[in-house]
Amino acid sequence: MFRVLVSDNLSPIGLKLLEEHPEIELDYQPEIHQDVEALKAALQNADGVVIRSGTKLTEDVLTGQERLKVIARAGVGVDNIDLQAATRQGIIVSNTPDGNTLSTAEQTIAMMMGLCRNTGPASQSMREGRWDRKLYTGTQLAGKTIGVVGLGRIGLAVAKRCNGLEMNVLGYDPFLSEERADQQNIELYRDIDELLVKCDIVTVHTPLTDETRGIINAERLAKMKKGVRLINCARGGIIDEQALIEGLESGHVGGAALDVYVTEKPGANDKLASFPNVLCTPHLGASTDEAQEQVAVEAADIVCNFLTKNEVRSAVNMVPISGKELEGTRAYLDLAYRLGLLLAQTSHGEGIQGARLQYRGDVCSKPMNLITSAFTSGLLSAALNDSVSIVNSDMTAKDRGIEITQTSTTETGAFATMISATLITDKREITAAGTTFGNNFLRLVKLNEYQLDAYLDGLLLIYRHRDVPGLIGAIGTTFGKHKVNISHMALGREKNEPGGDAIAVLNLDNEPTEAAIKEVIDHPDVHGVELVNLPPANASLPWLGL
Ligand SMILES: NC(=O)c1ccc[n+]([C@@H]2O[C@H](COP(=O)([O-])OP(=O)(O)OC[C@H]3O[C@@H](n4cnc5c(N)ncnc54)[C@H](O)[C@@H]3O)[C@@H](O)[C@H]2O)c1
Ligand SMILES: O=C(O)[C@H](O)COP(=O)(O)O
Repeated sequence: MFRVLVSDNLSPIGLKLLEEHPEIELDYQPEIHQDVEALKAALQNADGVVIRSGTKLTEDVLTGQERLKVIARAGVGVDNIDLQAATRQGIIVSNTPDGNTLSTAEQTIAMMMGLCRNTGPASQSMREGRWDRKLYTGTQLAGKTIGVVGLGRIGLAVAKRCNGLEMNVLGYDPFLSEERADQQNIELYRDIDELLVKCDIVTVHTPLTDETRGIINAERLAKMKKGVRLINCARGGIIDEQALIEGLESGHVGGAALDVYVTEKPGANDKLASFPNVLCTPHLGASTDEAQEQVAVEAADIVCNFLTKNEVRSAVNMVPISGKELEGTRAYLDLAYRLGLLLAQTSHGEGIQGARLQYRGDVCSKPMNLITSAFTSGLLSAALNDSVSIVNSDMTAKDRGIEITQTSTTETGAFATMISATLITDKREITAAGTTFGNNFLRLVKLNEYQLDAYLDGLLLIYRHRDVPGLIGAIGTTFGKHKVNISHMALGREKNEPGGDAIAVLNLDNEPTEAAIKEVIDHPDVHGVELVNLPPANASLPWLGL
């Protein structure tokens, strides 16, 4: 018998599936996530666990869980699970991404309508015996402009409903193609600031990543229309809560509807909830019978089928490849992943349309489709964070209208093996090529038209410059002054002669301050300065479990 812990509230239909399965023993403890030590102990006796957002599967909770083999998240967000810790433990993590899309989109629309028609306070006034019609005059939605930040499953469903309400729908998502946006009647912006100034209402539907945390901040709020209304039914922190409070206090922000918060526990959001023009709900986006039934059935199926049939579904951290084949391909997977990360970071939120990969030489004997998936997961992970893995990256790109193609030739060029990737954005093409030396050493050998030999790990400062005497010394002096150590430097010249355009790639031991970068940017012979953050050399590949 396999034992399955359910550590959050789960719809009875999902519990029934687990209970009635002949090979499963159900351990239903919906409150256990509130006591970390009890949760750890219960997991010691579980082969699988079904969770919702209440259960935090941190590194501390997962480390040493020898029996646990599968985690099923009945819902979308896996930000409450330490995926690296799970992968390290060899635990498969799956989610049920589609089950609550419509309910969360409907919650967003309900919140928008409630906010614009003062439904909450007006209802409360009648409960208190008042009849005050004038105080609760609202705002009509038809004809208003809404900005949807993040056009994935929920963002697109919200946009569709807003079109139905005769609103003007603007959207921002670097990972959606113009064509897909057109089909959905969304006016797509590639610059979030250009979108925000036009909106009466802004709703966010991105995951919480380093890039989206505080994407709506004080500076951006200040530039929005006076009276703008904000909605967050995605993740707490995407709208900076302190900036929002200040905007509400000054009256610049006309109101907010919030379902999610940085801290989700009783009393933690009293300040926000105290504003009369703020509508708050306690993370109810997915809380409908329909959504809960769907995610519960899917999560129960995932756990049962994995434990009893070895079937893997909707995994976010699992790769379909044998251990032996994987080991022989590791360096190429790592190289492609890093090229994807590098290109994503040098494209600065431009609309990504696709990429072309070319494989040359020895790499052609390896599973190139998988290596392409590794590239794609690097490319998308800048926006989608931990939810994208080598398993789901191809489908994720396709869903967003991003076309990744690959060609190969066994002929060798300057190197015995090479992967070249060209990113196509709505503004330009950017090419990066890399090779492997030995089994583990990864090198960037081409960046656009420049040939070079740079390390592909850690913090990279890349800049173009005029190839003139004294420049390297000047940059070295700048970083020396700001106490930034340069561990390696590679140069490439457009034509192999002095005086022309050149590129430099510096590996830095520590992050330069803004002042140090500004000094580099301000140097008259330097242009196009970029900071790229890559994993350390030989870092584990979290999405491979290596
Ligand atoms: N309130 C709730 O109960 C509830 C329920 C379900 C989902 N959610 C949350 O809603 C959010 C969206 O879920 P989904 O299923 O639509 O996810 P999704 O992965 O389908 O869509 C997310 C979209 O955000 C885009 N994105 C990423 N970074 C961006 C950036 N910097 N700027 C603009 N766009 C960016 C991605 O390209 C993607 O299209 C997630 O945070 C999820 O956890 C909340
Ligand atoms: O990520 C999700 O699916 C939502 O935040 C819903 O979370 P819940 O299932 O815990 O309500």
